[in-house]
Amino acid sequence: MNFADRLMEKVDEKRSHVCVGLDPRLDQIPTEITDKAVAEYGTTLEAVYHSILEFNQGIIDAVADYAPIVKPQMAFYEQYGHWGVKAFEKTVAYAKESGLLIINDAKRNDIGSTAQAYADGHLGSPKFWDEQKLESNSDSLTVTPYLGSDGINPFVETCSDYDKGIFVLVKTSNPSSHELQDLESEGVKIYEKIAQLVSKWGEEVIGKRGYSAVGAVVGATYPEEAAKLREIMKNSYFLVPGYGAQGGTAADVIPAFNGDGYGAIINSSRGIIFAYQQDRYSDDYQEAAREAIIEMREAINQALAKAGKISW
Ligand SMILES: O=C(O)c1cc(=O)[nH]c(=O)n1[C@@H]1O[C@H](COP(=O)(O)O)[C@@H](O)[C@H]1O
Repeated sequence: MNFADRLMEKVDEKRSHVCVGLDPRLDQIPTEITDKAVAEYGTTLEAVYHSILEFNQGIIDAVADYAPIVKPQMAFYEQYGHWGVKAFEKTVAYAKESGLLIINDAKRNDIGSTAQAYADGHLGSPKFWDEQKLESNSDSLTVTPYLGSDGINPFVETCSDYDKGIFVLVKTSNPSSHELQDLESEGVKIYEKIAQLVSKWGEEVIGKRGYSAVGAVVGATYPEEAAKLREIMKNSYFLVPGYGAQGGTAADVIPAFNGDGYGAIINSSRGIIFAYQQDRYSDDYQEAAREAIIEMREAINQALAKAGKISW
């Protein structure tokens, strides 16, 4: 099974196309968690580590029945140095033990030889001394395509060797994504050209169910572009961020799916993990996260059924 097969198995098991973004912002973590950590460890990075980990574990417990996959965004962890990276690693291990797949959202890439080190560290297994190996627990990684094929090839080979996946930035959700991505060259927009490359890069790693281990990031905030991109990258799984907090709705994400009711995994971070701060959800952060993910899962499943894109 390639990464897409493994993802689709989880999607079927949970009957859910939702990805939960684990973007822990310290000042939004419930104070009962941060106060306890500070009481024990003081206002130290160790207290930050314990706060993030306890919060993430609580979120994972709350959403594990309703999500096939989670996406910790590396920036929220590595900003705290080695304590943050430790929180990331422990979070990933806990998500894996809880039966979830993981997108490591670190948006990496470089020249080929350096990209190989990123691929080994984040998806494969860097070797050290003689027989020692460090296996990455992440199932997939976000990568930038800016360096072209020789930056991408090491990732694709590692995906093939370890049944892992990548999501290449194609059309991002942010307001200024048009500044570069929508420029035209030879009558083709840059994001369309990247999509053509994504399709080509993925040809050698197609799984049993027809989807490639090379996926694409396509923002929920650009549904018209998503429809065009769906045509260009028929075999790619889309990671679709921008639902909820950035304005994307269930109707907006439907063009990212294929007619078979698969092909897109929709991420919400703040909208789920900090749902307890919104009036319409419970004050308890775990209960609120559960309410928010169930609501999102149903909204997407209903919109898919309405569009005749039936997954089950
Ligand atoms: O690659 C991503 O995940 C990503 C790409 C993109 O185009 N837009 C985007 O918002 N993201 C990430 O998706 C998450 C969105 O978070 P919320 O806006 O809180 O749901 C953040 O972790 C972003 O870094």
